[in-house]
Amino acid sequence: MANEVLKVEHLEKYYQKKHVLHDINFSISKGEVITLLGPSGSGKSTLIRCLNGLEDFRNGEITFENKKVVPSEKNWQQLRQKIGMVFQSYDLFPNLTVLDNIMLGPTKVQKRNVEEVKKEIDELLEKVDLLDYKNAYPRQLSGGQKQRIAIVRALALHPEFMLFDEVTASLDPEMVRGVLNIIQDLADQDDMTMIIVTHEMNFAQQIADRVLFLKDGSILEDTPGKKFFKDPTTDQAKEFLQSMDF
Ligand SMILES: Nc1ncnc2c1ncn2[C@@H]1O[C@H](COP(=O)(O)OP(=O)(O)OP(=O)(O)O)[C@@H](O)[C@H]1O
Repeated sequence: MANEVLKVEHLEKYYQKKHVLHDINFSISKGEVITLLGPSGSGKSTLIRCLNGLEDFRNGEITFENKKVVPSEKNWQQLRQKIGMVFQSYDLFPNLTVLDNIMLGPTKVQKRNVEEVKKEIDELLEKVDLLDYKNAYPRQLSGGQKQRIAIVRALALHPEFMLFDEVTASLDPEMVRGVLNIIQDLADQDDMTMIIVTHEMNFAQQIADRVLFLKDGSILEDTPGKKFFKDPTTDQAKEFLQSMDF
């Protein structure tokens, strides 16, 4: 595939004896946006966590920029910095200001120049409309604001690839749109390569170049976004969309 960023081949994942991912195969090319959809417990989070090395896996191979992902290896830890991940829980450090939360990775881990990083963070905060909150503490922010900060924190590390795992699931409805707009901008303006797990079907339809539909740990569909939402191939995907009132 042209400009292939990530490739997954014959991936199998077990938690002890429980077999949760079955023969997963797909690849994603630069600038492509995949939404990973499926019922609760189908293995979406587990797959995302395998991709950035948070979970070890038993069989199969994941390659990122033509290098093999081996979670326990030191080389992989460096490579991992190129993959940004944002979760449902924001995991900001409560005792650090917004700025210090974001600064930590670029300055302490990547050892970049402090002044340069600060300037860049100002620009990112401006983009997500939170520059005024630079010196605030996480407890002073709403859920939606915290999640926008978590996205900025991931972007400040200059990732080449972003993973989003249900980032709006714990937000009040009025906060959801602001967070989704930032992800949409990343797709439209920055041409970011992304895999997004979401229960927001309208958003998924709007942003997905491709949909991977997962059920019981297997990919049942790998379908262009337009087709998936209009005319899914499998009955399981049809049922899933109905269950989501779509
Ligand atoms: N740490 C763990 N130990 C054992 N089993 C686990 C663990 N994490 C997840 N599982 C199991 O693996 C399966 C897949 O879970 P996963 O969280 O990946 O699904 P999901 O599709 O992301 O679900 P949801 O939409 O509810 O978040 C489920 O059966 C779950 O119970």
